[in-house]
This record gives sequence, C-alpha cells and structure tokens, in this order.
Amino acid sequence: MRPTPELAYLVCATQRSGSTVLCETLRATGVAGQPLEHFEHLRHSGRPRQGHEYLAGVDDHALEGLLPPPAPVRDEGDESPSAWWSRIVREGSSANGVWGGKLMWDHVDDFTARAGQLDGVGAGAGLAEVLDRLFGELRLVYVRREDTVAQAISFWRAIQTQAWRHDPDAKHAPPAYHYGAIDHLVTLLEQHDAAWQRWFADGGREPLTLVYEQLRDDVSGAVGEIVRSLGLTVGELPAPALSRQRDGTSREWAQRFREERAARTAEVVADGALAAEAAGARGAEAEAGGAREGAVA
Ligand SMILES: Nc1ncnc2c1ncn2[C@@H]1O[C@H](COP(=O)(O)OS(=O)(=O)O)[C@@H](OP(=O)(O)O)[C@H]1O
Ligand SMILES: OC[C@H]1O[C@H](O[C@H]2O[C@H](CO)[C@@H](O)[C@H](O)[C@H]2O)[C@H](O)[C@@H](O)[C@@H]1O
Repeated sequence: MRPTPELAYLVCATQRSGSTVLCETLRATGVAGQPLEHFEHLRHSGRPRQGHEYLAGVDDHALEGLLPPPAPVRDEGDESPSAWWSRIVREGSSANGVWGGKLMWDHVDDFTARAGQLDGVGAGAGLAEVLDRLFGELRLVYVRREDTVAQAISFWRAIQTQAWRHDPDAKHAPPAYHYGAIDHLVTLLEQHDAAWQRWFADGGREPLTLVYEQLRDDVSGAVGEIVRSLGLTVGELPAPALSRQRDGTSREWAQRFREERAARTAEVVADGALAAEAAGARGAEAEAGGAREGAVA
C-alpha cells in the first residue's frame, strides 16, 4: 500500500526566495519533517535544471563561457514509481510522521508526470489532483521575494558559481555581471510567482504566505508561525540554519542593473517617439499628396 503522510506541508517557492533557510530551520526543529527539494532531479536529464535551461532565450553566445559544466547525473537505477514515492515519504518525514517538502514552480510538471505513474493517481493529473491523492492533510506555505531584481541577481550568481548556500571556503571564479541574464531571470521569476498565485486562486487555496523581506529579519519567528499553524509544538525555536549570501557585489549589480534598465527604457521610449513622429510626417505628406492629386483632377 502507498504510504500517505497524515500531516504534511509543501513550501511553494521560486528560486532564491529564502526558501532554503526557511526549510532547513524548519527541519532543525526536529518535528516539522525534512522539507528538502525532493523534486529537483528532472526526468529528462537526471539533474536539477541547469544554467543553460534557465537562460534559454537569452541571445548571447558569450553566456556559454560564463556557465559551469553540467552537474552530475543522478543514477536512479530502475527505481519503480512506488519505490520513488516511498523514498520521498521517508526522506521528507521526521520521526513524528510529519512530512515536509519544497516545490519550485518549475518542478511542478516533472513532479506531476512522475506522480501520474503511481497507481490511483493517473497520467495527466494536475498538481491539485496529485496532491489530493498523495496526501492526507496538506498545508501550503508560499514564499516569495518582493525585490525580484535582488532575487534574480542572487539566482544569476548561484547559476554561475554553483554556490547555492553560504560557504566561506567555497572556491569558484568570481561571477560576471550580465544584463541580459539578469533581465531574463527577473521575468522568469515573476512568471513563476504569477503562476503560483494563479494556481492558489484557481483552487481557492489560501497558503500561509511569507515574504522574504520580512522573513529575513526573523527566520525563527517565521518557522514558529508555520510550526504553530501545523498544530505542532517545539521547545526553543532554532536559530537560522544558514547565513545570508548577499554582499557588496550583489548591491552594486542591483544599482547597475536598475540604471541600465532605466536607460534602455528611456531609449525605447525615445525611439518610439521618433518612429511615431516619422510615421506622422509620412502620413501628413501622403495626405497632402492625395489632396494635390485631387486638385489636379
Ligand atoms: N539567514 C538568512 N537571512 C537572510 N537571507 C538568507 C539567509 N540564509 C539564506 N538567505 C538568502 O536566501 C536566498 C536564497 O534563497 P533560496 O534558498 O530560496 O535559494 S535556492 O534557489 O533554494 O537555492 C539568498 O539570497 P541572497 O543573499 O540575495 O543571495 C540567501 O543569501
Ligand atoms: O542546480 C539548480 C538547483 O539549485 C538549487 O538547488 C540547490 O540549492 C538548494 C539550496 O541550497 C538545495 O536545497 C538543493 O538541494 C540544491 O540542489 C535550486 O533550489 C533548485 O531549484 C535548482 O534546480
């Protein structure tokens, strides 16, 4: 029989929204499951989504030189769908049986396709049906970041350096600023957040929503809120399990990006005004020409 966690929660997120410090601190309570990124290894590649996939559509060959080599492929052997689900339940549960997981919007399709292979779920089931069929009681937590420029810069840096968590000993080449990559990631993150919000609204779901800009000032408080909402009790709330990565370079890039975006927008507006002026002049000339011909006839 398929294992069904009685009490479960899913942290719905976008990359670089503060989800890992939240999840790792929840995990450190010992009572709130193991909310790992269970669904990040994708079926088409056996890897988490890679830099070139996130950046598909950015038109600059130089970008390739900035991306790290692909991550190793995880060999899943011949794990059956039911063995996959038993593993996910095991890896996501704390000793009290509570299950936790983190799902990025861009892992939804892969997750539902995998889950669709399970008996009783069915191919083609959407996220809502999959969750209903796999879990008893499932609570949703949504983490988002207001400042999507800072979020995209954090993402672009992590894509290049593969430093997804703070590690003072990490050795990697310094990341390079790239306007097109950051701009593309801002749009991508905004689209993924909009998709989460649409999914919540369409299903009448009301997740417990946490905004990074508040969460970062009180990670333990946010963890306490989630733990209480699950009806769990914990003695002392753990301190944040990770340190922040943002530094002077992130701040400089944010300022540079905003200036560059404003300049580009002004240029587009100016070009548009010039084009409109030229079109207006052509129209007036054509009209005058028409009037002249009319007069001659
Ligand atoms: N303790 C603490 N306080 C405040 N902020 C923190 C903390 N720990 C991690 N972070 C910041 O969270 C950002 C990473 O977000 P995610 O964990 O969602 O990224 S991931 O896509 O899952 O790798 C990333 O944001 P940036 O600092 O802007 O790079 C992390 O630094
Ligand atoms: O490699 C792309 C993936 O990178 C992130 O995941 C990695 O960092 C996370 C935070 O430290 C960690 O929870 C995860 O296990 C790591 O693989 C990102 O969160 C993924 O969405 C992304 O596909």
